[in-house]
Amino acid sequence: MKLQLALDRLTQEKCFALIQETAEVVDIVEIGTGVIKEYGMAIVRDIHKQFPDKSLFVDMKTCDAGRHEAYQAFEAGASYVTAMAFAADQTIQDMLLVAKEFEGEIVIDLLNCSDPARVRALYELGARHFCLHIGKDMQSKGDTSVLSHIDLVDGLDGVTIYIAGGINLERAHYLDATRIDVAIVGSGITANNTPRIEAQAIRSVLMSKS
Ligand SMILES: O=C(CO)[C@H](O)[C@H](O)COP(=O)(O)O
Repeated sequence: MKLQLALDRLTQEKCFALIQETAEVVDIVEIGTGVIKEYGMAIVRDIHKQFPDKSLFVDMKTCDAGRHEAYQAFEAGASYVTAMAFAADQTIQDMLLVAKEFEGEIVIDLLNCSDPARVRALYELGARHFCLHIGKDMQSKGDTSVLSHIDLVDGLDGVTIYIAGGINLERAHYLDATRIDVAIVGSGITANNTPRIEAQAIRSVLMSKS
């Protein structure tokens, strides 16, 4: 199972410092939606320039203007770009076409999606990367159910499954490596006083399962 570092609600300086510190330990670096809203595609370009060997997951959370937003992110250096599951089929199809052009991937964010039929429909459109996700606001209400959302992607062949929302060292132990391919960890690393050591510890747990 891969480890993805999510950089959310952080300054540019802090983002660069965290990547510098954890680059050797994490497989994918996520540039979070709030960071993108603050700094735009410039920060994606700058991170790509400084860390050209790191795969970048650009959390656009696109729900419309799919072609335009996918181009923005892939041209800036993204390997992965997110789209919301509730977006129109046309938006998803447009994004998948752009991803093909750049040899990148569109990751469907399943935030607030509880309908396996919608997930199956997205699969039929060509989506192969899906992210099970409990957002910050529901986490703050005590929702820790993300591990049980795996049913949403039951029966889909050849997919890559990500999990996000409150994953930390403790919860990493409960991830099912036969179903989940990428563990996304934000504050579980970024809010830790020793982020590299914490990332290393989480990575060890994930490696022991893979
Ligand atoms: O996409 C996100 C927020 O929308 C976060 O990247 C994701 O939830 C991981 O952060 P954390 O581990 O702090 O919950």
